[in-house]
Amino acid sequence: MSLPAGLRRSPMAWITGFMLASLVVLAVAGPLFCGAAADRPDPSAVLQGPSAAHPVGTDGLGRDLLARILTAARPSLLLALAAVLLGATAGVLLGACTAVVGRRVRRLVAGLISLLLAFPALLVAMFLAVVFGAGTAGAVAALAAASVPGFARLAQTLAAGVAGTDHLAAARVLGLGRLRLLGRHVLPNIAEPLLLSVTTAAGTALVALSGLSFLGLGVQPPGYDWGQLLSQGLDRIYAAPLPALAPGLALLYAALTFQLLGEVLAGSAARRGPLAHIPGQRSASRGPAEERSGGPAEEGQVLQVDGLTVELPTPAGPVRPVRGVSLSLGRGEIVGLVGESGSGKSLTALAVADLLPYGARVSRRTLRLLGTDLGALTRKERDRHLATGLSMIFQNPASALNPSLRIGTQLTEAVRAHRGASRAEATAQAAEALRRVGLPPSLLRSRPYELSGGQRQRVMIAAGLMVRPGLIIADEPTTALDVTVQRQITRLLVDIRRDTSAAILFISHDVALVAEFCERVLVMYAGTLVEALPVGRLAASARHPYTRQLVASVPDLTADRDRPLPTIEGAPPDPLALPTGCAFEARCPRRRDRCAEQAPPLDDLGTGHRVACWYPLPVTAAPETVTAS
Ligand SMILES: Nc1ncnc2c1ncn2[C@@H]1O[C@H](COP(=O)(O)OP(=O)(O)OP(=O)(O)O)[C@@H](O)[C@H]1O
Repeated sequence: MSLPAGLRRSPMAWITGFMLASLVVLAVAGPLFCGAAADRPDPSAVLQGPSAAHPVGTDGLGRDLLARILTAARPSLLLALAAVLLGATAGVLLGACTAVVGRRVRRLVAGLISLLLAFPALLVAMFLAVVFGAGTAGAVAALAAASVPGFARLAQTLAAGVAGTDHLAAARVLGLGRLRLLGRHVLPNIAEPLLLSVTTAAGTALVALSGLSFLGLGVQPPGYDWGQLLSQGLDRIYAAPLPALAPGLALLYAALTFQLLGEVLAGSAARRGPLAHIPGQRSASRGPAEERSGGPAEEGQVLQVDGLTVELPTPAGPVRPVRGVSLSLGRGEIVGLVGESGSGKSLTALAVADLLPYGARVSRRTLRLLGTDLGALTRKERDRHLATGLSMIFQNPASALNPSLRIGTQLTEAVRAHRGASRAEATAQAAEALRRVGLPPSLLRSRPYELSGGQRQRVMIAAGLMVRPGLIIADEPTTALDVTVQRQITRLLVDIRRDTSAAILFISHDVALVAEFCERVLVMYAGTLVEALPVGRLAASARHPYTRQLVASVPDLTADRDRPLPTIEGAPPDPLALPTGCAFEARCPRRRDRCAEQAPPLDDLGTGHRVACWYPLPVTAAPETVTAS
């Protein structure tokens, strides 16, 4: 393993490396070469000062103090490391688990950590050392326990950054258990800052442990460490300062080494950039409150949603960004869900996938996936059904993939968890999934940062295919990609639909893209569906004024560039103050009194066309085409 170039060029890194190596050599060789001299009493040389035979002097039994200081390096360092590792393990697990547990447990753990942090760590360590009883084991346990809250708070803060990422949400969609989420998706992404913190904490633990020995609470005779030697030397510091100074200097040297090591590693990490790119996108966690009910199952329907409403708490009061949405997708259908930003498209998808943020309240008359009423299932059954029946593809593949795991691991973990597939079977399946999305199997060994944006999105699609889902929800999957790659990805989705008969709900604000490859279009406005129509009718026969204006705002290659592109005047209504009538009324050129008084129902116009408008537009005579930018 070669050192990063930045480290090779840093004099501080070389000095720290030398100091660390000298400590390791001392801990290994000290007891081997000096152990015998350290324990050999010499009644003729009791309490001597420094001399050629004994450079640091001797103790009350005539034992050579230099030999004892060198021999004490091993227990001093090992005990400090043991204390810090024990404390860090317990603290990190406690803090990091908050990213994968439910809201109540998370609050409880956070409260507990805050409470424990209110007590100074050193006082806690001394108190516990007395409680556990003077001795090596008690001192190590006391120090470890006292360091738990500090590590827990650090891990909790770091894990909160991972909790909102798409890759954790994607892993939840795959139905991975909490332990697996913790081990694979949370801990690897917070490991680096934790490691730095453990390194510096080792220096502090060394000093604290020596302090306990100094006070007679740590290592007990005949055992000894630097703290105890310091304590013995202090008794005669005025007569002979070196026996007290020497173990003190050894302590200082070791503590400084750990501190410098932490600094050097932190500097190297800062030069490299963060290991984990944690963009903190949506907070997607299981557990919204919900009202359950189930409508009748319809033959051949992959997804049936009726009357879906999502309510979210905000500081200004609850908002309902999704209000009574009803939609269905049949086997092998590709349906586009369009609307301006904030119209509720993503929340509709997240409600279906059971990935709404905590505090969200969901109600619906029907929510069936592959014929199964999700409301009738237990939490565990529902997780499993969603994990194997539904795949989500998120907008930003860079954040939806775990940056610390190889592509192969990310592709295989869901099938290994759910289908009990062996590693070899899962790898073969992952290679096949990559081939299907047009990527070479050699990418299994790559990490996300080695791939282009388009390749990452293909990997996300391959990950979705691994569980052979009946429904794929793609939430703006091409928004972060350039136009050419967008087309490749949409073509790929069409091929997947052809090969697997999966239904695809394609969420986008790009009406032109949706018009190109979807069969039906659902138009959302201010949390409601305002129109649902076959894609062929979009250009000429959309009846809702909002849909017409959306279509008109699509740039056309043949459009006159001297004239400004039509835009939809005004802004969507404030979610906290929704009008009683039609939500589009304030922006609608065709509004009349009735529109402000009553919200229009979604009327069925026949042949798959529904519209929610009191005064729908007439069908225009000449069909136009919707052209992409
Ligand atoms: N956790 C939340 N708490 C409160 N309001 C929220 C929350 N998440 C989303 N919203 C609001 O709900 C509305 C719908 O959001 P949603 O993300 O579903 O819109 P969208 O149509 O998908 O928009 P975009 O195309 O920009 O993603 C928006 O007004 C948004 O601000």
